[in-house]
Amino acid sequence: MDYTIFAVIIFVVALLVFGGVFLIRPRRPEAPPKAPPQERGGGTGTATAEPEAEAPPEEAAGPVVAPEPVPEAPPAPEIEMPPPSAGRLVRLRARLARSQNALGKGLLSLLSADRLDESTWEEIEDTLITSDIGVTAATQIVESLRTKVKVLGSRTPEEVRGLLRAELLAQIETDQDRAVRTEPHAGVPAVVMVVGVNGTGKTTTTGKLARVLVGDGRSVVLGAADTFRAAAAEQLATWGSRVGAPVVRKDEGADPASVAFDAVSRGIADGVDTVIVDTAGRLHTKTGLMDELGKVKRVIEKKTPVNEVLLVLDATTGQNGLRQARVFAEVVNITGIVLTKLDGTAKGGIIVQVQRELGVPVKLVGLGEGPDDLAPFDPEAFVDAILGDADQ
Ligand SMILES: Nc1nc2c(ncn2[C@@H]2O[C@H](COP(=O)(O)OP(=O)(O)OP(=O)(O)O)[C@@H](O)[C@H]2O)c(=O)[nH]1
Repeated sequence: MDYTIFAVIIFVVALLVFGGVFLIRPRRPEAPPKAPPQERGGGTGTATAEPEAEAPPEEAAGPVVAPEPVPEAPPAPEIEMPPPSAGRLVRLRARLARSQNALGKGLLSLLSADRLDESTWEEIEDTLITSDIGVTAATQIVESLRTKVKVLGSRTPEEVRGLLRAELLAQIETDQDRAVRTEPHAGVPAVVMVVGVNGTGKTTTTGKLARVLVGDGRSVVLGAADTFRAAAAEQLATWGSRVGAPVVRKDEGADPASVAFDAVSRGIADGVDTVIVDTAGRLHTKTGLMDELGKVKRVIEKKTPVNEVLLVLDATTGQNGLRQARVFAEVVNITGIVLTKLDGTAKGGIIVQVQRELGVPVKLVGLGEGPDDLAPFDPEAFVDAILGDADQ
């Protein structure tokens, strides 16, 4: 009898233990799915624009609770594939034609007059000067045209167009090396510094240039060394994320040189082709600017040479833009000019004047606010856009 009671007690205890383990054991919420990896680049560390999503901490075991609904991982940004750079200026010709055609048409109609008297030549010179080509270039063009017209005698519209085309091309200089040096060398990325006064389109140009390079099959890291304005880094982060280019940035007010250094280090570590560094362009004092840009360049050069220093100029600012260009040319060794907003001005002649002043070629032109409205500068396509087609 005692044994029976004892066996019943053991059975009841076993039943309680079994029920406790299998029925009351709490369920753990599932970990959220991992975000898909970035297609290209993809960054780590505090300095990049793509913070990694942290996994939520696991909850401690406790009483039975309904699992929390698992939050959806944000969709990875879609990586765009911009069009290649080749032939962009030809594709964007309509933009140039819209802004520059009046200049071309005006000159062609003046030159086609039956009699080219003194006042007509003066008018031709004035039209050229109004296009910001500069007095020296305008005078040279008129002198040369006068001689050629005299030799030619009567002129057909094709001849007039041919003469003017040749003069404009001679002033723009077709034999300049306009290639932007973005090729990696000895396994190290090329470094491009983008300088210029804020508002000229500097940050936009940095973003657009990244797209040009990605469109041409290159890999890029961007450095947001314009730490003066937080929005500039934000703007660049957006440009970078669209084409999968990591953006190295720091807080507003951080040392621009340290951002540039980190960007170049990141570019080397990732083995990318090109690092593009956007800089701040406050013209507070020439010495301040010189100190800042000089330091950025020196610090980058502890790692690798700077291959290209692009000065961004707003084509609509005329003489003021030229003054800015002179200051920048004095503080840093500019290797190429980017002329932005050429779509919004009839003053395309500025190309000639700025090249003369700085002795540096225009390498890229901005022709609109669209992401792919930056084109390698092609003198022939430019002059043809100004003059319109021969049969027009
Ligand atoms: N129409 C036209 N607008 C342009 C062009 N390039 C830039 N812009 C516009 O110019 C404005 C200024 O561009 P940003 O890139 O912000 O200028 P920024 O020099 O970097 O100035 P901060 O950002 O203040 O440093 C923006 O609205 C651009 O869209 C261009 O080629 N054509």
